[in-house]
Amino acid sequence: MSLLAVRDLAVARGGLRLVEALDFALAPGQALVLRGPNGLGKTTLLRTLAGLQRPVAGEVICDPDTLAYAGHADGLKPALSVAENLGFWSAVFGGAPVGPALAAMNLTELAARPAHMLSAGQKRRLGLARLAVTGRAVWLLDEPTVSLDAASVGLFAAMLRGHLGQGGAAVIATHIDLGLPEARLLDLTPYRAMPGRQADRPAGFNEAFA
Ligand SMILES: Nc1ncnc2c1ncn2[C@@H]1O[C@H](COP(=O)(O)OP(=O)(O)OP(=O)(O)O)[C@@H](O)[C@H]1O
Repeated sequence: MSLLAVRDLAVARGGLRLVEALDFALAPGQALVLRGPNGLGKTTLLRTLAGLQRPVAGEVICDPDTLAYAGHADGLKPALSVAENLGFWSAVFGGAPVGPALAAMNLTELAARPAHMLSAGQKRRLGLARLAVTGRAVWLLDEPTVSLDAASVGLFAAMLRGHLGQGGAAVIATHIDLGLPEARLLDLTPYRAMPGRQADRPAGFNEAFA
């Protein structure tokens, strides 16, 4: 059983096809780290997986109600406190308690602070803590560690590992090593939409997720 699969997927931005011929499937407990140079199409792929834009070819196979997308914007409500922000998202997604999410990203002491008074890294920690109250199985994460210090990267990696341990899955675009040896790497470079590159694509990648 896979939580998320793509079949012969191609994605485009601004009318330009970026990445094509992608096939993978993620079972419970699996994480896929997307790699590739700036501008290759990692964000575009994540947006397509999240249903924010349509594929130009192929298909994304998943239950949309299992997806949680965390893009570059933290999506915080600036006038609400840290705890109120999490409470808001918990109410939207089904009422998970906010305490564990606060603790997971070391936000307990900041619970009463309005979001507009947080530092960039604290805002990012709150944006990531939000994932923990969604109850969603598949996390789609675009550069989740931007602005995080080393300790916070460690907290996030631990939260992610816990999510995978509970049968979740994740697709993560990141340029840094999250210290998750169980995550599979997918370098999108060979999948760049370009005539003549298909023969260079690694054989057998899909089998890693069979
Ligand atoms: N709104 C837009 N309209 C048109 N083209 C865009 C738009 N946003 C991004 N692009 C282009 O689409 C291409 C893919 O961008 P994308 O953000 O998916 O790349 P990325 O691999 O995530 O890059 P990075 O590592 O820098 O985050 C880039 O060439 C970018 O310039």
